[in-house]
Amino acid sequence: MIELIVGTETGTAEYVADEVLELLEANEIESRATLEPELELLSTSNLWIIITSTHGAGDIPNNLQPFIQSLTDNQTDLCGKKAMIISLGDSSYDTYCQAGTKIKDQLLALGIELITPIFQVDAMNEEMPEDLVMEWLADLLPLISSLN
Ligand SMILES: Cc1cc2nc3c(=O)[nH]c(=O)nc-3n(C[C@H](O)[C@H](O)[C@H](O)COP(=O)(O)O)c2cc1C
Repeated sequence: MIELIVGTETGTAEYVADEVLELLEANEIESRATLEPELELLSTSNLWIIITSTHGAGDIPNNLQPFIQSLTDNQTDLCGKKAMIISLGDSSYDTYCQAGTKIKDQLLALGIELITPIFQVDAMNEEMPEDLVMEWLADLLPLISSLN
């Protein structure tokens, strides 16, 4: 089971996640998405795909903050888990895509392995961020499938 963990304030990342779910399902990769992640439900999954926007001044969206904070507060051991991060932002901010970077730093400190570099999408210059994400993911489907 691949878990999509979605951080959004105004729905763009959720829309991207819906498209990713469809792509994975079309390739017979079992997956589901959540906006309110709970560690107990996620712990059986080998791969977390985190799709997050950035809000405020480089902040993690409100719906994801408690989860990420609780992982750090509890020093949750994430060794053996793998993750990918898709980070949406707007390059006119000097805190461009910083939520993805913050999440990466916190998860790496807890032992997770990132299996790709963060994929950043500039919502300022992309009318269809989901198309870029789909293009990027297409080459990664065999890898994702092997972790299902
Ligand atoms: C109030 C506000 C603050 C934002 N702050 C940042 C920021 O600090 N860095 C960044 O890269 N993008 C920032 N953005 C851009 C959003 O991350 C971008 O528009 C994203 O696509 C929104 O996705 P969402 O609808 O899933 O929340 C901000 C947008 C808004 C409306």
